[in-house]
Amino acid sequence: MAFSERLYENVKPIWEKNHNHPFVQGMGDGTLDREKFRYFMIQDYLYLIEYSKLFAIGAAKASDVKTMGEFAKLLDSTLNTEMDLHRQYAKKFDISEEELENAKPAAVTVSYTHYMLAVGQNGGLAELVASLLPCMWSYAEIGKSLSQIPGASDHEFYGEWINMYADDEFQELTQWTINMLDRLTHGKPEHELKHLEEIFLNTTRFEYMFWDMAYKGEMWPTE
Ligand SMILES: Cc1ncc(C[n+]2csc(CCO)c2C)c(N)n1
Repeated sequence: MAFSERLYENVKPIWEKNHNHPFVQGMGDGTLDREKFRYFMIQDYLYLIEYSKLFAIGAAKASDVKTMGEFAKLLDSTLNTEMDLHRQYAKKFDISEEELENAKPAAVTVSYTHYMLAVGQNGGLAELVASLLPCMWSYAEIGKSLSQIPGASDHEFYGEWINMYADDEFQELTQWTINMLDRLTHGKPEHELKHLEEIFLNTTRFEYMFWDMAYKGEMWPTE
């Protein structure tokens, strides 16, 4: 069994919880409160600024030019395609550049990004990929499943979001990253695989916490 299949089996119950989360369901049926989505977009923009650094670290840690090129492609796709979506949404939701620049990351945003960056900086390439993969993989799954709901892709607010992650190019980038983790872990001893499994589980849990934070708002007094 490929390592990625084992990971998938391990986190399946959490991914089902993601799919059933009212934030995700609300994007699928179009009923999600726009204020919640607006908040999510701001937090996600802050998240992506940090997340994209993982691809830069990946390029620096790669041991061949082909892999460096793939990380460069992921970096480009995040900074210039995915974050463009956020910039477009910002216009739609009246989020000014100033508001985006001055926004402060919520506790979950800080914890999630700092955890990934610590793993990415201190570990090898397999650790880095294990920590960043749930983000891509779970969005690929959510995008695909929401795009199958009749009318969801055409929704005036949430349709573009769904189309972005259901897109074939994004699905291919995700598959490339899954394949890389399988290559990197081939023949590794069980104790190393267990360690990678733990990293993957941690960022999977952070994904769920991010949806929940976006739905409920920052769970901390702000003043
Ligand atoms: C909390 C959170 N988790 C996952 C993603 C999705 N995502 C972030 S970077 C990237 C790689 C390619 O652009 C993908 C798919 C997100 N936006 N926000």
